[in-house]
This record gives sequence, structure tokens and C-alpha cells, in this order.
Amino acid sequence: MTHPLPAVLASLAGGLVVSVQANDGTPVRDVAVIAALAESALLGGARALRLNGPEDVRRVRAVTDVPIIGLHKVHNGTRNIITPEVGLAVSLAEAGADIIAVDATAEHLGTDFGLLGEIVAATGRPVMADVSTLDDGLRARDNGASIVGTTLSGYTPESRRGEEPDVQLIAELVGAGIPTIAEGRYRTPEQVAAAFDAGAFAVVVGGAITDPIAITRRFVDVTPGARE
Ligand SMILES: CC(=O)N[C@H](C=O)[C@@H](O)[C@H](O)[C@H](O)COP(=O)(O)O
Repeated sequence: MTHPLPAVLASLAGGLVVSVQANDGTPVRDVAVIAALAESALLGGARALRLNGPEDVRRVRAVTDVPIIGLHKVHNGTRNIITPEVGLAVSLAEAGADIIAVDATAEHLGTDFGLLGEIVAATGRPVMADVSTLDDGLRARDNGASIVGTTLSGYTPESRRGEEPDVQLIAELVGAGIPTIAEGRYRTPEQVAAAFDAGAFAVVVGGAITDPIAITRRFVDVTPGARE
């Protein structure tokens, strides 16, 4: 793992990163809407953005200088794999991403995490390794990641399942000396505060801020009408 952190990552310390992504086929899946949500997040105080795909990265890069964590999701039939190829990472960097997020799970990569170093070499950008377990994080550290994210805990067979964010994984990774960004299922300010208490370097919040369908559904779910 790179010591000290690259400046663009160091600038995220203690901050909120907002992930602005939308599923295909939803009304929000429109590059202009993504850009509007991203600008709104910045007006609210977000320190950085996390964006899926070169089109969204390029569009948002045109309106802001804040750090952008770029990723490119590819569905493998079971789940989305995050930036599984060097070429996808290069396209994100060319579009303006400052940091590249990469799926760094044993489920996807087995024991060969060499892709992380290849992406660093090809893009000249630091890699945020999206992990699901402590073992994933240790391998990512040893293979060129600058920082890890708890992003994929709950989405691989090896990781803990739950509705709540995996705060325990933050503590495990930080305990191993690995700088860690908390990400995945953060819904409330209290959960974000708990992530920082556990030692998180920064916290990423996605759907709780940028997915109006999921936000609406959580309110509808407690209405009497929803139980009929
Ligand atoms: C598992 C996976 O593919 N996660 C993706 C990674 O970029 C996104 O779909 C999530 O929205 C993001 O991680 C933020 O998480 P949340 O939306 O729960 O705050």
C-alpha cells in the first residue's frame, strides 16, 4: 500500500463522499440528472463523488474539480463486478477520474490480485480496492491499492450478510493498518458517525442520498396501505 497516501486521497480525510449512480431503466439514469444530483451533493458539502462509467465521469468532470472516484460496473450474471478490466480503468482515467475503484474480492479475483497493480500502472491513478472481507483487504494492500473500501461486504459469499453497514469490517481493516473508506448501506447520519468512530478515513453514501426510488420505498413500507 502506498505511504503516504496520494494527495487526492489524503484530501478526503474525514469527509463525506457521495456516490451518484442509477440503475439502467430508471428515470434517474440520465447523464444530465446524474450531473444535477452530483452538483447538489457538492452544494450539500460532499468532499468527493463516486461515479459509474466514463460518460458520467466526463460530464461531471466538466463542472467540478473535486476528486472523482470512477468505476465501471459489469454484470457477470450474479452481481456487478467493479472495473474488471484494465481498459475500462483507462477509459475512466481519460474521462477525468482521479481514483479508480476496483473489485478486489477473492470471489472475483481468486488469489491473484495483480489486476490492481496493472491498473495503477496503466492509469497513473491510485486504486480504491472495493473489498468484502479482511482477507480481501490484506491482499489488496499487498497488490498496489492505496486505500480499501468496505463496499462489497454483504455482496460476496465470504462476507457478512446484513441490512446494516459492516462497521466491524472497518475496525478489522483499520486494526491491520489499512486506510479504509466505509461504503455500503449507510442510510443515516448516526451510521456515518459510527463508521468514523470505528476508524474510517472517509465514508461513501450512495442510495440514501441519490436513489429517490429506494428512499420513497422505505417510507411507503411503513404505511398501512403498503401492508394491504
Ligand atoms: C455492491 C455494489 O455494486 N455497490 C456499488 C458500488 O459502487 C453501488 O451500487 C452502491 O450504490 C455504492 O457502493 C454505495 O452504496 P449504497 O448505495 O448502499 O450507499
